[in-house]
Amino acid sequence: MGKLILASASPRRRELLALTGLPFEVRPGNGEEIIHTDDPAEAVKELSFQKASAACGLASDGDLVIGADTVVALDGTIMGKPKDEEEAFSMLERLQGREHGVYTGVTVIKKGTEECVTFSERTAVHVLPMTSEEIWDYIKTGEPMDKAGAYGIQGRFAVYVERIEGDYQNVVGLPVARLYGVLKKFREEIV
Ligand SMILES: Cc1cn([C@H]2C[C@H](O)[C@@H](COP(=O)(O)OP(=O)(O)OP(=O)(O)O)O2)c(=O)[nH]c1=O
Repeated sequence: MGKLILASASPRRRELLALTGLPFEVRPGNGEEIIHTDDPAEAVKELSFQKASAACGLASDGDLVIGADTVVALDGTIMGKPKDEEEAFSMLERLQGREHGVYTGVTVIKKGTEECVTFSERTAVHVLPMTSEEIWDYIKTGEPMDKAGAYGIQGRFAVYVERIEGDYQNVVGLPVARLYGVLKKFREEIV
């Protein structure tokens, strides 16, 4: 009977996967992440596949390994995590007052077989106008630095989110309803 393995260091992804009620282990990967495309939907699929593949090395045959990756996309630019506060400021300055897309890619690989499912999910996020002072105050909370697009919808940034279209959990890092549907298809391997 194979195990379910989450190839992620993100505590948020761990909490979201726990919502399925399925038992799983966490194995953060340390593989290199390389993107070969400008298309955010393809990029997150590729990155999630790299994370899942890297963690497969230590898995046993029959295990299901899950990798995920989240980016923010605006006007053809892909935003990952900011490297410093200045970059966080320039990302938030571009995001404020308009709509952007948050893409999470997920890959599930069944180790030792050809079975592999990869998908990406998009959620539209409408951000209210922010002054430069508000952006700097938000950066000082420390929330932006480990998050794609330099914000966390689940944290203090919530007051600037006018509305979203799509799956909220997808913005936080894991489209858990869609993933659960995929895992159900592998059911006999994980229960
Ligand atoms: C837009 C947004 C992103 N994020 C997070 C989700 C992801 O954890 C992070 C994007 O970084 P990722 O590279 O997708 O993931 P990670 O490095 O945190 O974890 P791992 O690779 O080990 O799985 O941004 C939020 O928590 N809230 C948000 O509103």
